[in-house]
Amino acid sequence: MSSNVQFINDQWLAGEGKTFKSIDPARNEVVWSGESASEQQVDTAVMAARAAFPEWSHTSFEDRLAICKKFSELLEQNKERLARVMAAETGKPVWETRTEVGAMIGKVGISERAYQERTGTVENEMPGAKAFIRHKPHGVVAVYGPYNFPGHLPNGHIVPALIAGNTVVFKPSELTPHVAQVTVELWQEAGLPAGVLNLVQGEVETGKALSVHPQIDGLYFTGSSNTGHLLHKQFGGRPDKILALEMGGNNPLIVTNITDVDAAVHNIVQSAFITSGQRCTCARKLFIENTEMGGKVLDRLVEVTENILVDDYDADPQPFMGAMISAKAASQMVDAQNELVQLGGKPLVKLKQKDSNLGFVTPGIIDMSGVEHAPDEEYFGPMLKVYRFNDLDDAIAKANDTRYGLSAGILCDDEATYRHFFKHIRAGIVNWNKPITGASSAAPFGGIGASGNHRASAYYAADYCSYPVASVEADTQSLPETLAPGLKF
Ligand SMILES: NC(=O)c1ccc[n+]([C@@H]2O[C@H](COP(=O)([O-])OP(=O)(O)OC[C@H]3O[C@@H](n4cnc5c(N)ncnc54)[C@H](O)[C@@H]3O)[C@@H](O)[C@H]2O)c1
Ligand SMILES: O=CCC[C@H](NC(=O)CCC(=O)O)C(=O)O
Repeated sequence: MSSNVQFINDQWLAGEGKTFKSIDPARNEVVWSGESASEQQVDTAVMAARAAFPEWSHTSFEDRLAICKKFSELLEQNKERLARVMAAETGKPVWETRTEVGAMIGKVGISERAYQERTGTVENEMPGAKAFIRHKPHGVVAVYGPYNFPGHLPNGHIVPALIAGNTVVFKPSELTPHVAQVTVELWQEAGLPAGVLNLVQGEVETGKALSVHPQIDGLYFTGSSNTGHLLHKQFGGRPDKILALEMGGNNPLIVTNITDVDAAVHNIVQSAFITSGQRCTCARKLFIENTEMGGKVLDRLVEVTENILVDDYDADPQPFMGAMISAKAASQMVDAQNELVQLGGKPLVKLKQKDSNLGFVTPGIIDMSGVEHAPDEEYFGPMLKVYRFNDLDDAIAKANDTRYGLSAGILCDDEATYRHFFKHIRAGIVNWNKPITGASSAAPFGGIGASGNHRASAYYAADYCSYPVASVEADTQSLPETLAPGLKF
């Protein structure tokens, strides 16, 4: 593998900072190694994006879009290769990384529609003039990505940013540099002009160097609530810079009054354990009614969870869950479970790390009913906290008792109960009888509270990729028929 891992002004360069590595968490093997970008290289990347901005922003929308479409064709041609790079770097099964590449491909068409619909041009007649609403790109934007969707989520910022005419400096997660490198190689092949998209690889220091750079006009971040809050503080007092934060959640799912137990259990499993629980939308708190039906759901959930296949990303048959991102992340989940047990939680299915050198954990369920003061934390892995309840309004109040507000759902047979839930729950994604993961790119995606800063992504990413300009235009000037009092002509 080449040591040229930074992409700055159309050139692949070796980093000038310290070495970092990416590890296959299913095998404990190094899959990528490189040097991080120095502060000087981050500066060069930002200045390259700055220099490229005037021409790129004045390139026609059709020409910018054509390059994005070429990128999506290249993704299609390289789908299997990229899916396998993703699997080796994240531990996610290849069936799942193939869907991630699919989402990256779909993003271009969706972003094209969103750009036209949400930030297109509007023309209105007015006496002696026309009123226009148009949009302009911000300039140079920094894009930060998380490790759990190393392709799809940064892509959800990069594609709409480029379509709108911004230039980009991309800082991927230090845990998934290989995916970033392959993705940017495809952008280069698609024909992006020099400086329009730059890649700076590295750990937190690289992220800091980029976020404090005076020449960025905006920062689009997907990652942990902790980092998002630090960035928000850092951007305090800077109304001139646009900041979009997509962060974590401590997401509730309620089960009440259902007849199809297996269908409910399937929705719970898809909500809690997909991607080994490493989705921001994953259900973390399950509220189950204290009834015979509730007991049946819980028993069946325990049975199905105990039989979930956890295995290598390329195992045949394919597992439902692969390894977590790292052995460290897996052992942190074991620690989190121990902490909840200390507080009084009772494991119904114990989460176990199979090998301390690898990222594999089996999914866990812990009964937290009656436990007061459990931390309002996002444990980013396959562990589901269960709360039995007697009163639905009480369950909804507990579901809302979080500083986050990303996703929420209810499984129930009658619509009135759902409507009641919808009215009272506070979250950016609210689902009924469907998993609370698997959000659509064709809808806005974002949360409230500690989950975001009211700049939803996915379909609404177009909104933070440009600013509106209102114009009143007339091709000639004329005196008004009636003059304002006190004026003489
Ligand atoms: N709401 C969403 O759309 C969404 C989607 C996916 C993941 N997430 C969340 O992301 C988290 C998992 O991702 P992660 O662990 O990679 O997130 P993270 O916050 O650790 O890292 C995200 C990016 O920020 C950089 N970074 C870290 N500290 C920084 C600092 N002080 N200054 C500047 N940059 C810094 C990292 O290098 C990385 O590129 C989970 O909390 C999950 O819920 C949210
Ligand atoms: O881990 C967080 C994202 C999870 C994922 N959400 C999306 O894919 C949103 C759609 C988009 O950004 O295009 C999910 O809900 O599973």
